[in-house]
Amino acid sequence: MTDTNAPASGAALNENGHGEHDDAAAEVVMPPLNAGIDEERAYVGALYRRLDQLREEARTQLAKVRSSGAVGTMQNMSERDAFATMYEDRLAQLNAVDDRLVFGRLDLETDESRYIGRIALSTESRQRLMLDWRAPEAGVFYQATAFDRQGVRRRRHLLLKRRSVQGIEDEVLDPAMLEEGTENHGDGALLAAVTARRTGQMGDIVATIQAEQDRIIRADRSGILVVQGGPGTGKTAVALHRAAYLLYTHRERLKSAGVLIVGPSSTFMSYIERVLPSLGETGVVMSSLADLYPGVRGVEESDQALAEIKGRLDWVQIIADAVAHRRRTIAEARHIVVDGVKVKVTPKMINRGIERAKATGKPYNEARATFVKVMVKEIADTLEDILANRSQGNEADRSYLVEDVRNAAQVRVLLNLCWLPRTPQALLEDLYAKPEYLAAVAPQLEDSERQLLRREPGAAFTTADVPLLDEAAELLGELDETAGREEARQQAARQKDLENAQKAVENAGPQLEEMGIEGFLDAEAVAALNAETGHTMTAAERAGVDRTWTYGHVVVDEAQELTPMQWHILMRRCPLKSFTAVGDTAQGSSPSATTSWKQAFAPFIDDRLRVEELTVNYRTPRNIVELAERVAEANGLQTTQLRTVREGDYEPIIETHHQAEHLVAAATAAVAAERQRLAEGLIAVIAPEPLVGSIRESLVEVYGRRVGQGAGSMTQDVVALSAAEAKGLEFDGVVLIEPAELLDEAAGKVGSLYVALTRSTQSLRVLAARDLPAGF
Ligand SMILES: Nc1ncnc2c1ncn2[C@@H]1O[C@H](COP(=O)(O)OP(=O)(O)OP(=O)(O)O)[C@@H](O)[C@H]1O
Repeated sequence: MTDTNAPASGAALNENGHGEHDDAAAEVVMPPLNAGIDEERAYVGALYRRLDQLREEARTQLAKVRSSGAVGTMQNMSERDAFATMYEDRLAQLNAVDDRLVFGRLDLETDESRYIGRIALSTESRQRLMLDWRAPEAGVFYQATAFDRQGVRRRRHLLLKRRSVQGIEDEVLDPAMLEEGTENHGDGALLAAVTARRTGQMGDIVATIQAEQDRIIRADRSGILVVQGGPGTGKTAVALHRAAYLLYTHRERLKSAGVLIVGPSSTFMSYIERVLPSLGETGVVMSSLADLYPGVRGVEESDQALAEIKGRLDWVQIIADAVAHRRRTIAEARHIVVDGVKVKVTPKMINRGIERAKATGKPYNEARATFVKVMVKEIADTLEDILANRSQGNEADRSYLVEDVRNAAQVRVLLNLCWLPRTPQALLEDLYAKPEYLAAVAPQLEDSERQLLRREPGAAFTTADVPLLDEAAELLGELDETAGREEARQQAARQKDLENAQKAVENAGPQLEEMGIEGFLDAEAVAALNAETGHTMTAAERAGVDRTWTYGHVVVDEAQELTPMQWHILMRRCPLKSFTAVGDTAQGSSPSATTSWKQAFAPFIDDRLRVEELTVNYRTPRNIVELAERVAEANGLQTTQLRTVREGDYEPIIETHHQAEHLVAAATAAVAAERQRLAEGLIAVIAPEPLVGSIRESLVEVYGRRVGQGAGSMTQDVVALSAAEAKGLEFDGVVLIEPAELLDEAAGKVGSLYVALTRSTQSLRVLAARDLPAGF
């Protein structure tokens, strides 16, 4: 990369905008109102110098802390670790904001000028160099208009490529300035941003946030805020920028409690994972719905009817009854043998034990410890009486007696019969595998529904099982009060390390291969290396592996898809009920998708719901949006008509009369045609579920490793996916296969087809063998 930054205030800058560090302490002169690009470059150079200096300082501090040695008291060591983590975080933040550090300048009626960037910067002598975009004084950068100037004379966009200023663009709000002729016109920062080629990973929109979006981003933290908006209106972008805003504004509270971001799938999570780091925020927990229960990764529920049944709030009662059902007394007295002596245990004794344990109010497994203690004591008392009678006054050693009772096989069998220790997994497997157990605790379900739930133990848990496991875990508690949670935490942390390492290895793979190095890295080795460095877990990392963690704020994307049970467990993760839920009631594609936000939240809150709407589609050009809306409406779906920011350079192409058996080959040919039409960019084939695999194989034959596979594959050139997988994502070009089939897959609900039709930022090609659905 080259940089054309000129020196600032006489300070020497090298090619990359780096300068001598002591210069950064000097007073920096702010460019005048009529500054041109060279003066702006000089100022931007000074900003980067300051950033470099801060980075150097953080690095030095970190090295100092690390070299202070691993000796000292436990407290010293944990303080040292805490400092090290703090400097690591700071360094990570300063590194993350390097790309396009600054993007705006405001010139105010007060003659003051403010630079707006990713973080706040000041000189050592506290001269303010740049405002954080989230600071209250930066708000007018996004809010001011010609009609409502809010004290702004001019808004200037600085267009950077990495560190280099490529251009400047002015929006003059003060008519007097227009007369002075101080304008720099261009294509418009927004238009440039929305037209840019997609990288397969979502980028931030911090330089071009629009006023209607900004109001939502900066809205109050309390209560549940729903952002309703059609496809491409920036809901995901707004949700993520809001998380960054809240972390900045409520730093203390949210840094320790953390923010949780939940999305529909792991592909989607990798699509959005870079946005917050690019805004300098690393301390959030991101999780797909399948991963919300630590230690289990839910597989997709293949039957949507089953997902709907498992999503009902009835399960709160069913699981509670299922847990209670595992606790039972005996019908009549039993004789058990301890040390060769027969002891009579009555139902009354068992009932007393159960009641005493229940009175502790502890979860099932933890209360069981009390039950066992009470029962062992009662049985030991009885045994003691028998022995005392037999030996006529010679007392047995009480402590030996208690141990003997505790270890007696028949005692264990009896106590387990009455109160069996259970894991959430075992409880749920039992419910699915034992029809009489399910029938006893789930009379709310129809016979046919219970039949559908039937499955053998050992099958993989699905995403729809995740809330049920969570509910069971809440009621059952830990098997072993202390060890269980820590062990699960460590196992989940190891798993996370391994996944991160796997991703790093995958990302590095193609580059290493190009360099002729292959097979050098394996994920296990990288994960082990990470573990050895003894990195202290941040609050966010700890939160991510602890099911019982409660967050300060929760952001939910594609919120229309969540089942009542999924909301139920998310509410538990944020007792303050501070939520941002973004979604579109028209894009629901599962049977449990909501069509009314009020209804979706009614079981959890009274009337504290705020709904904000977004109305401009920034993704899809007008010609494609019109087609999508026509198809949606012709199939009975009410959509709000969206405004678009672009007309579209490519007309949608619709190819009918393909032969069903040739659709795979036709899809591959269509990708070639689209690649030619667009010259560059990411092309997605969105196809009915059964065709995705063979289309992918056929594409691999032609494009090899350039075809993406699964989560994290979006940075490739070509991907093949189902409509469900495409949710929330976007591509430069979309090849849509057999729309009638997509309609059938969703039992006639047009939501999925509508989603698929609105994924493109440039071009759309539709291939069909069957008749096209209405509206095409
Ligand atoms: N203010 C903006 N400036 C630049 N780009 C924007 C802006 N707002 C949104 N975009 C871009 O528009 C595209 C769509 O945004 P996003 O994915 O957040 O929309 P969405 O409402 O979540 O869509 P969907 O519901 O269809 O998944 C993204 O590429 C995003 O970066």
